[in-house]
Amino acid sequence: MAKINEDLLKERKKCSFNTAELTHLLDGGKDKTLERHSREHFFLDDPELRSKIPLEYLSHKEKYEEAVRKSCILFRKVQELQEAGKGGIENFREILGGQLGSAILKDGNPLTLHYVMFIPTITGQGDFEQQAEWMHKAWTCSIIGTYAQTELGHGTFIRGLETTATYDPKTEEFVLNSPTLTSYKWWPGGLGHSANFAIVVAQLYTQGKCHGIHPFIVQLRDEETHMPMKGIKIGEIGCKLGMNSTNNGYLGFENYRIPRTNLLMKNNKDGTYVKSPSSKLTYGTMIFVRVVLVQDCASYMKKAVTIATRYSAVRHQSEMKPNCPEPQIIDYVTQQYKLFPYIAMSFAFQYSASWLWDIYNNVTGELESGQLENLPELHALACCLKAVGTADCAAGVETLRLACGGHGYMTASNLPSTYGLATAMCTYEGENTVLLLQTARYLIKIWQNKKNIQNLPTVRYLDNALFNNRSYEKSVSWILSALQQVAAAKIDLANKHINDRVRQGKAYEDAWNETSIELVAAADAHCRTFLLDIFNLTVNNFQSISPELKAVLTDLLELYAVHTAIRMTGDLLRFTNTIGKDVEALQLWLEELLAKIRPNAIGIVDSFDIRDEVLGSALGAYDGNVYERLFAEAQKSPLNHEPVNKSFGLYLKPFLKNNL
Ligand SMILES: CC/C=C\C/C=C\C/C=C\C/C=C\C/C=C\C/C=C/C=C/C(=O)SCCNC(=O)CCNC(=O)[C@H](O)C(C)(C)COP(=O)(O)OP(=O)(O)OC[C@H]1O[C@@H](n2cnc3c(N)ncnc32)[C@H](O)[C@@H]1OP(=O)(O)O
Ligand SMILES: Cc1cc2nc3c(=O)[nH]c(=O)nc-3n(C[C@H](O)[C@H](O)[C@H](O)COP(=O)(O)OP(=O)(O)OC[C@H]3O[C@@H](n4cnc5c(N)ncnc54)[C@H](O)[C@@H]3O)c2cc1C
Repeated sequence: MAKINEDLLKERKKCSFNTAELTHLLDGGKDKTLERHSREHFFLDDPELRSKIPLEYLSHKEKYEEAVRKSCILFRKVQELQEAGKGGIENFREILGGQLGSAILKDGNPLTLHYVMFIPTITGQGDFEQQAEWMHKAWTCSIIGTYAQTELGHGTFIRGLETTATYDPKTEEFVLNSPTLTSYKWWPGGLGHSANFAIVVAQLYTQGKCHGIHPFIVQLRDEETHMPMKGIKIGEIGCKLGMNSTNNGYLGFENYRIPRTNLLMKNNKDGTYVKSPSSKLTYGTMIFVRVVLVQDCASYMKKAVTIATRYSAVRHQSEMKPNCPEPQIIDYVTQQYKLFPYIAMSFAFQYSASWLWDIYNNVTGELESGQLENLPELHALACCLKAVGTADCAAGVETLRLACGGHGYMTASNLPSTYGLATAMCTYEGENTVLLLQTARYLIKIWQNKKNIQNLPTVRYLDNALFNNRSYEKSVSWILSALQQVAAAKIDLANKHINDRVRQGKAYEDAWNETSIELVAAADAHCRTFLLDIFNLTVNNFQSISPELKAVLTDLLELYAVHTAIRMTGDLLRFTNTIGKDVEALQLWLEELLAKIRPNAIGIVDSFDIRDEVLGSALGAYDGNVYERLFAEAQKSPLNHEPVNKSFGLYLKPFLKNNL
């Protein structure tokens, strides 16, 4: 084993709690940690899943080919896990996205959509016969599918999609067409050259009448030759900010026929067209992915904060006091302020993701038996957590990258590509502003009619939050009640402004649009109360953990609360009893917490227990040999494989001669 950096050794000795205890707590028990280790060993120690050349030095085409090679091995291994009875969703999720998946396929997996959206859509939208027909093929990967909803002209407004599926009763087929350029499907992952099937979302027409958007199973390519089927126009959309191996594609139809039975029918019980009990049931897969993405926010944040915190303990720079050795940069309070809130935030997102997952499972269970009443609350919560989680995650990864100075800009830090993955989440599966407006729509409805509010756990605080007159106390409970008051006040104000505008004669939709900045802010504030509430409940509910660990978790909880409060200073002053002196007290509390967390910072990120292969970073490895690793990474540049590059003879030399 490589020699461990002296600074990190010292940091690890300072830690006041047992890091293994925290690892087990985060995993859900020691047995779960061991399962995770065995899963990581299964994937990461397979030499076939390693690349010989760093991805960055490959061409676009080579990157894709390498990604397909690895994805096939990865999927074969997923199938082995399934056959061994270890096919639960918790085994899958980290492999498809999250830390493990992004360690193996740094720039995205071209086949991911098969498990993440194709299979869930068939499960969620297909009737019994359709599941019998397609699920075996899909689970065994005899076919590979994607989810083709977004078009060149429409991503957000899915009722406006233009692809048509017109029923032909003579042949009992649907005829798919892309009537305009803007109706071309655009974006689906793996659509370009990888998938041979897709869920296609199209406007359903029967007898000249449009019945709105519906999902269809569509074969795109010949199962033997992989050539596009006749009537299918297909390709890749080109290079992007990140995720350049995901093979996002375009797709057009020209009188392409599919059997009637390829319309997913779970919500249309009879063979003829019957309107489903809620058109929003078609949107189920999107809720599923939004829910799982919140967990990915925690994963990416843990990864980035581990890299930046370890690097900050190893890196020395400047003079704090004259004639003293250069301090570790982690001793600068401004540096702590860049790091520690994101450590705390990782916990907040992990705990909320876990609550959201439980709520999701309860509500989807209810949907199976036709109960729809809790769907709006789930939808509103999933939308705001996805939006706030992904936005905070992307901003956090960028802050952490900047916290690593110049070396953070190197791809060898793995922070740029982590940012590429994180910022993509802000757009896909529902653009964040649009999702916050969905939550706001629900909150305004609740605000206008509070009759059943006590039965709605995520919003019941709104019943009396407006009238909280608590004076400042140095406690999480005070911050929580203050944030709840802010959220309630923002909803109230937005509601008032909509009503004022309507009274002035504006159409409700115009009034809504004119108030939408406030509505987004209200949904954001509501979401932040949920995140803090769940973090607080979770830490308070830990019964059998050591007092040392409880103390660290309490520090992190308080830091999360104070950091959130300080970010919302203006709101606190505007909507609660908070006065200037209280803000000063909050600032002092923040500084106190940074100092308290400082000796445990390395211990906490060590407890995340992220393998070096997953961190994939010269700056963040467990041994802290940052400079050696950066140097070794530089040697991998193809430019360093020869002392003089041919461009010297071709361009530089003649240029230099001309200048003589
Ligand atoms: C087997 C599986 C195993 C393992 C998988 C596990 C884990 C996976 C792990 C990780 C994943 C990792 C990586 C993923 C990697 C890559 C992913 C990349 C893929 C990305 C895919 C996509 O982006 S797919 C496309 C997604 N598109 C969108 O999200 C579009 C956003 N737009 C919308 O959702 C809607 O159109 C809208 C909500 C904006 C508006 O719709 P509209 O019809 O106009 O509705 P409104 O009139 O505004 O509202 C009508 C009412 O309906 C309510 N509503 C809206 N949406 C929903 C919903 N989804 N559910 C319930 N209710 C909904 C709305 O609130 C209104 O209600 P009212 O009561 O107020 O009327
Ligand atoms: C990496 C990646 C992978 C993807 N994978 C898939 C996939 O596999 N399958 C698939 O079908 N799609 C996929 N998508 C598409 C994705 O779902 C859409 O890009 C997303 O839903 C946003 O839609 P849009 O691009 O049309 O943005 P737009 O809706 O055009 O958004 C542009 C701007 O308009 C604003 N805006 C739009 N509507 C409103 C409104 N009602 N109120 C206020 N502001 C509004 C937005 O806030 C935003 O600022 C992917 C996208 C990316 C980036």
